[in-house]
Amino acid sequence: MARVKICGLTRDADLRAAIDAGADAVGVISEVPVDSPREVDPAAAAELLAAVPPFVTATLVTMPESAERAVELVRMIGPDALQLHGEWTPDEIRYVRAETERKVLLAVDADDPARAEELDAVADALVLDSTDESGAGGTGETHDWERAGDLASRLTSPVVLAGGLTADTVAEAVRVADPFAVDVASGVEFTDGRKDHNAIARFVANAGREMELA
Ligand SMILES: O=C(O)c1ccccc1NCC(=O)[C@H](O)[C@H](O)COP(=O)(O)O
Repeated sequence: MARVKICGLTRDADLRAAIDAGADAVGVISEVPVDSPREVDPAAAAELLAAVPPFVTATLVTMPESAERAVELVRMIGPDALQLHGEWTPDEIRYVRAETERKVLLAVDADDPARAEELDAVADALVLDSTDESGAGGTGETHDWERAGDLASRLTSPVVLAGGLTADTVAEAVRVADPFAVDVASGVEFTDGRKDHNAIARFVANAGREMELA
């Protein structure tokens, strides 16, 4: 079984669908330097995440211009956890963790194991994603799950497998890579960023939530 994060939520109804489906975490994207149909402004992010109930991790996904801005965003938006994309030094991560007192998930490109190893000691979790050249996610592209699984077994941080997963592929991805959690954005949505509620429910179920005990 892998825990599930449904990412890139922009509407209350989509957030509710993710929670009703049994997602362990939800992600709202704000302040990213790429054109994303999933980005919302900080005020909308705060409003969406305020509606997340206990026992579901409200996650802010962002690529701010500085560590100081990351701290400001956490103070404005009030997430339970922060997912950072882009280039960060270990010192900047330590600073953000100390100032915000939040768990920090770091997104790294799955094809850059050295970077994952460098950040392993300062991250609360590593998101092995298929990123673009700026480090942004939401690309809808997959990577090699077997290599991701090998890397995960060398890391001490929990690994979140992301990148191009869908309801039809997530069970196989979990079987091969055995991650702590899986994360999806574009694989459960229509082209304009609205989520497909049926796809969300299937994604959560297929990630193992409803696996029967032996
Ligand atoms: O989704 C975006 O548009 C995005 C933009 C900039 C930084 C991060 C972004 N998404 C991060 C996520 O957490 C996604 O869930 C993850 O990258 C997987 O995306 P996908 O391949 O679309 O499932």
